[in-house]
Amino acid sequence: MKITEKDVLVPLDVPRDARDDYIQNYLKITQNSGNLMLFAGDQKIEHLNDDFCGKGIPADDNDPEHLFKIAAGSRIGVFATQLGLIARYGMDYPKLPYLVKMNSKTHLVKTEQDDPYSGQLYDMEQIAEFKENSGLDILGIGYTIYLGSEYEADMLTEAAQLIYEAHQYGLITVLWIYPRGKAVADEKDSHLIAGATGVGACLNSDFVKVNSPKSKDGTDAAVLLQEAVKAAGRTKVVCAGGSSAASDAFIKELYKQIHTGGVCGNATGRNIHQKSLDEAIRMCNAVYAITVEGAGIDEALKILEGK
Ligand SMILES: O=P(O)(O)OC[C@H]1O[C@](O)(COP(=O)(O)O)[C@@H](O)[C@@H]1O
Repeated sequence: MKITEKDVLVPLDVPRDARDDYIQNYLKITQNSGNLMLFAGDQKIEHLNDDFCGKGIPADDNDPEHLFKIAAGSRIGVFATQLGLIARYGMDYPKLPYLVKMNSKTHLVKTEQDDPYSGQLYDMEQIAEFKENSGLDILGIGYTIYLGSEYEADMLTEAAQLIYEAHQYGLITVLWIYPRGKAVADEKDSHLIAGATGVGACLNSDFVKVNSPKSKDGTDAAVLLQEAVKAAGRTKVVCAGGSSAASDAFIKELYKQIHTGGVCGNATGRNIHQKSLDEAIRMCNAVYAITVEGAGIDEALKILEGK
């Protein structure tokens, strides 16, 4: 699973003088594999403290630095979080590969009360400035779109503009696309998720992250994912992790998403950080082995067990 410079497809909105940066960022974020292992650390806004403190969650997780310690102790493609956390901890974690999450919202306003809108926190110039001033290895940006929300048009525009601008700097883009809002009957419908990945392609994102669809009429979710991968064309699809599951079941599902579904990676949060540091690092490394190194299930389970 090795790719080299000549395998990287550079989109045509990347200016000539940023092509090399784009290629290097792409190779780095995929660790020369073409596949993406994204460690999602944006949930302190997305889910407030519900994901970080409570039954079954180790006390360590309540400290934002837990996320950085995991990222620094494991093998990952990129660590995604908001600029604020990167600015506060980056000086102690200068070697991490970062992706800046450009918008975020909390889960306080429920869909029954209002359709979701996640507003942009920074503009691209500020990210470029931050990259320059901090000297950190910022490889890309991410943005969430709630497809079907009454605020969809605003998010589509913000995402389109950000992708165009990020590409001017040779940065890699990841769109989180979730169909959500009153108009959406079933956000995990496989056909709708394929619609979402197609939107990611039309917005020229390098990667689009979607929830895995739910299985339907006896067809496995991983098989249903194939429609979404095909619909995304040259935009690569990665799957969200979801709420914490048994570690071995999570690893087996991830393997199926990649090998049956055809996705090129994952963006995992809770299944990694809702663990003690040691366990979280083993989980990260197992996820990395499957995603980036082409490991089989047995090999990944051994890593998970610390063997
Ligand atoms: O693996 P996880 O914990 O689902 O995290 C993946 C992503 O999903 C999110 O939790 C958002 O998902 P939801 O809005 O469905 O809760 C993001 O915050 C995160 O980046």
